[in-house]
Order: sequence, then structure tokens, then C-alpha cells
Amino acid sequence: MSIIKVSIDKIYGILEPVDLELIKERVEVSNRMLSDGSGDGNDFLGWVDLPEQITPAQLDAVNDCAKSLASLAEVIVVIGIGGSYLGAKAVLEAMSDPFQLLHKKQDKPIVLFAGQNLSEDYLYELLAATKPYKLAAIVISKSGTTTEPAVAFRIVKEEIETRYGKAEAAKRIVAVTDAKRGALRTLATQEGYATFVIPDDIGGRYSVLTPVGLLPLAVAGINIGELVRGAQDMAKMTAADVPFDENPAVQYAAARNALYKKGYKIEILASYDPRLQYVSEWWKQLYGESEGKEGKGIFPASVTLTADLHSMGQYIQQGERTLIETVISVEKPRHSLKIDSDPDNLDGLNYLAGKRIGEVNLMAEMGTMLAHVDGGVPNIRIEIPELNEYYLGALLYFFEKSCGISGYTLGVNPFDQPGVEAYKKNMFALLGKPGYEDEGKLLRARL
Ligand SMILES: O=P(O)(O)OC[C@H]1O[C@H](O)[C@H](O)[C@@H](O)[C@@H]1O
Repeated sequence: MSIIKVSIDKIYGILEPVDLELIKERVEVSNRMLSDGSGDGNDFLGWVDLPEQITPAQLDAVNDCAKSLASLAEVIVVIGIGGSYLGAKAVLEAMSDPFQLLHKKQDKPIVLFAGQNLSEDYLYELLAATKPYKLAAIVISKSGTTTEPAVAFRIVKEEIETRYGKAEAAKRIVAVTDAKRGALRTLATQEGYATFVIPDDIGGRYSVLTPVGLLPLAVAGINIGELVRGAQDMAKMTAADVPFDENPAVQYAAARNALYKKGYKIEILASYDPRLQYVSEWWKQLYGESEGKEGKGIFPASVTLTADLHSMGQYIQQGERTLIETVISVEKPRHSLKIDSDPDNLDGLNYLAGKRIGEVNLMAEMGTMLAHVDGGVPNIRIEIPELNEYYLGALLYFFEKSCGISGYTLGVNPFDQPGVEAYKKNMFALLGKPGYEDEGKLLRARL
């Protein structure tokens, strides 16, 4: 059995088996386009075979750098946005104890993120809170020119240099960027920072298994070897020659594209563990930037359950019927916690006595799935055995593969994001960046 199981039986009733049959061949062709490089954007396919190409020496280099940063700092600020942020954040949250900061003993450096917003207060408070701690930074930008991380890095760099001096700062800052291009590459060379390269043929949202994701995760004590091993196994299980019934990536791509054709235009990724919230955020960038173009594409949304059943649940059950619900279901909790019997039973919960919280969560998941299906929301279920590095690596690669397949099936280039430039142009013009003077005048007149 595959390490990830995709169940699509709960789309029937809304779709006929024939709807899926009609799309099967197309998704398999799309999968072959990824492996033979015959589709649009084929200069960005480096991620497809990346897992098997990662060598033990590369992992050692990342782990060694992580160790040296960790030996210098109690807090490491990871600066990046989009694909240079979400993969590391997703795995870190999924692997972490949400209450780690309350533990008296911190045996790993605390990893904080910056550069993923332009909030003045966020950055101010980050600087203030980290004052008592030994500090280091990892700055990540493929293009090396993205405004948000560049602004955050200027501020954090200044803080580190003021505290430790320029020479020591150069030991506490590591840059992950393009091999040659971009302001960050120039800056890193000039300042003498250690660097890791983001390969040219891997776009930001497909870069979690490059040093973009691996370095911050290694610093946080995550076993990146296991993460890569999971992805390696998933690459084999989703290869173009694996038949449809055994290949979770084509099954998922087929189900969502068949539903899209029938007018299901919003896909909600749901999970029943808040530690998966950022896996959903990572997934939203992956699918949103890959498919949302040329007036097409499923809108990726997410909910964390059961919390959102008490807010978004009403809409999902009875709102406009254009929703697909895709659930990431984790079979085994990391810990065991049982509900005890209470002699007074004032809360009426004795019927749950002896059950683990996980069993209650699973019944909530099953009950919700059937209720939503009955309400007209087709359900796709993605099961993983547990939340560890190996299965997370497999899950991330599964989503990447399925996303490439989905994009080609939809008829778009899943590896560009031309629409993202529009806001940047306006922001530069409004901020008075040289070269944008005329646009600036026009925009200001409209405000
Ligand atoms: O890594 P960077 O070049 O800084 O890019 C960070 C992010 O910025 C963008 O504008 C893109 O839409 C994303 O795809 C990218 O991941």
C-alpha cells in the first residue's frame, strides 16, 4: 500500500464514475509531461527528480551549517516570504509541540520567522522580544529582490551587526539565494556570508526540499534526512509509469479536475490537527499560484477542524454548492490521552469514558465527512499514518506532484506566476521607487 492513501469514493453521487474515466487519460498524460519535460514551464521541473538527487553530502552540509548557527544563537530569525517561507513553517509547525515556548528548558534554538509581512509592529516586537537572546539569521530569497524579506533583513542585519560587529555578524548570517543573480547574492558575497544555492530550475513554491526548507528545519532540530526519504519514496509511488489505481497523485488530480469541470470551483483543505494549519498555507500557495491564471483554476481555501465547524461549518454545510472538501487525515496521534469517567457526570460525558481524545476526533471527522457529503460537498480524503518527518516529506512531494499534474490537466503553465507582479508595480510606484514616477502619479490620483 502507498504511504499516502487517497480516497475519492465520496465524490460519487455528485460525479458519475464516467466523469472520472473521462479525465483519467488526461492526468496520466500530464504526469508524463512532468517526467519527459514536454509541457509549458519545463525549465522549472528541477523539483520532480530532486528527492533522489539529494546526496548525503548535501544533507551533511546543511546539517553542519545548522549546527554551527545553533551553537551561536538561542534565537534564529528565518527571513523569507511565499515559497521562501511556507515550506519550512509548515513542517516546523507540524513537527513541533505548540507549547514548546512554555517549557523551562529549550534544548534547540527557537526559530522565528520574519519578512513574510510588512507589519511595523510585528518586526518591532520581534526585535524587542529577542533582545535578551543570542541571535542569528537565515535570509532566504530566490530572486534576491523581494521587498518584504529585503526590508526585514535590513533591520535584522543591522541589529546583529550592532550587537556583534560586522565580522562576527558574518558568521551569524546565512543566505539562501540564486547562484548568481539578485541583490541578496551580491550582498552575501560582499559581506562574506555562508550561502546555499536555490537551483535555477526550481520555483519558490516547489523549493521546500532545497536548502530553502531544509536549512531552517535542520536548525530547529528536524530530521531532514527522513523528510527527504519520505519524498524519495513518494516520487517513486507517483511516477508516470505507476498505474492510476496505485498512484495517489494522479487520483487526487483527476478527482479535483473532474469536479472543477462540473462547477466545483473552491477546494477547502481541512485538517483535524491545528499543527497542520501551515501545511494548508503552503498548499494554498502551491495550488493558488500554480493554477490560478488565465481566468481559470480552483480557489484553494482551508479550515482547521473541529474549530472551524463552529464558524465556517454553517457555510460548508448549506452555502453555495461549489465547494470541494479535501481532508488530510492523520491516523495516529503522537501521544495518548484518555477521557476518564466522572462519578457525578454533570457534563454528561460519561458515554465517552475510556475513549482516547483521538477517537473522539476521528468520529468528528467521520461524522463531518458524511454530513458534508449529504449537504452536497464532495469529499476527498488523504490519509497519512502519523505526523513525522518521513510522512510529511511524502505528503509535501505528493502535493507538488499532483499540483503539476493538475495544472497541465487544467491547461495552464503550473510553474509561472505573472499575476503577482501587478501589486508589486503599484507598491513600488506609490513608494516612489526610481523608474516608477509616471505610474506613481497616475495611481496617487486614484486614491
Ligand atoms: O524567494 P523570493 O524570490 O523572495 O520569492 C518569494 C515569493 O515571492 C513572490 O512574489 C512569488 O509570487 C512567490 O512565488 C515567491 O515564492
